[in-house]
Amino acid sequence: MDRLCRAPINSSLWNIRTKVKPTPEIRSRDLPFNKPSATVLVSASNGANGGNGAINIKHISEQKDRLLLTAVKRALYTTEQEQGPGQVAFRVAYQGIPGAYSEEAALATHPGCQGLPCHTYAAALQSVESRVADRAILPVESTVEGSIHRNYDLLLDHRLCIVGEIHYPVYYCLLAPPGVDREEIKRVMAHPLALSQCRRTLKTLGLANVSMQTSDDTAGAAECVSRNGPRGTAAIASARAAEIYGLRVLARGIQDESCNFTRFLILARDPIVPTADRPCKTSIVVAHDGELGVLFKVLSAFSFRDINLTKLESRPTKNRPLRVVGDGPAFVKEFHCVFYIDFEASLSDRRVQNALTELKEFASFLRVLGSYSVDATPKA
Ligand SMILES: O=C(O)C(=O)C[C@]1(C(=O)O)C=C[C@@H](O)C=C1
Repeated sequence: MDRLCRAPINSSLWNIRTKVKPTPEIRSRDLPFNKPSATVLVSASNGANGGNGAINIKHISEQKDRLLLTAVKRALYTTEQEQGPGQVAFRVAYQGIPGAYSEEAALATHPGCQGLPCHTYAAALQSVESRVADRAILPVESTVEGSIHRNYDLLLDHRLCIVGEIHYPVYYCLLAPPGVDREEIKRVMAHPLALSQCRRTLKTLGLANVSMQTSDDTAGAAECVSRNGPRGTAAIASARAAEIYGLRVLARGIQDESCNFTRFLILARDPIVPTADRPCKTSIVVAHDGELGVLFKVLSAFSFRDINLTKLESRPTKNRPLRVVGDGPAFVKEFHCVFYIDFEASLSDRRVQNALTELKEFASFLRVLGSYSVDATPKA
């Protein structure tokens, strides 16, 4: 039974189904933290293996049962996302656990989808490559902190295409277990980006001198505080994470800048090139080996054709070999410099094809990461 319960934590490949008895008592948003006992029926399968069983949760306050409960919560959450008996919904992989902003962005772009929680960004991308998921969602840029460089490099390392983007508003909350007040907070746990984006507000809330602890994702911090945070520990995460992990919202909207958006890319195995009759973007990667004037030539190829660039990220990779997937087999190389470029036109536009032909003449590597519709969400 234990094995079944731990399955969703250890492996994103397991497909868990749960039935909960008694039904009125337990729902994913209302798990029985304070109830004396409950029975949860669980079945799990990963294709080859599987089984059914029941967990009797007798003392929810005990650490072991809390661990089980967390696993069941995830399983319940997964089940809720399924569209019908035996029918698995469209799967969107993300780094983190339920309640993470990446998952919110996945649900916003693919309503009704089944979120597939993964330990790392690479695992999320890998799950699409290996057909466990249909899409992956990857944060690449924040309005406040700028580009997430490691995730840009991951794009190069995987054979996936960008098929969409979303600018998702990140609205942080300060969360603590029920019964813990703001005055008692001695420790704040959060994703490093969340800590740095809320620092000034934490000060105004009288939390300037509390110790800070980082977590892999915001929802992970909420889960940890709910599961085993010593009293006086708060998490920075979403209001939805508070619901999922049974925490109380002590303060809402604690990000220092009101305009706090994260840009997520949607990745698929195959390209979906939009027609040129609507606002589109294309993302490419161009690398060179140190020849003179490459950046000038790249910019001219677009400027000459009136194609507007929306992003230019330069990543020196000398002494830092990159693993690169292009048209052929993957290879590892130290380029002099790699440019990630976004521009406002579709690959189906002839001007774009001409510009790319020109780039091929002097670039040592060129890859089109994808063409997709622009997310025109106003950032105000
Ligand atoms: O931790 C999460 O909730 C995430 O979805 C990841 C992530 C990121 O890595 O950019 C996304 C948005 C938030 O700004 C903080 C963290």
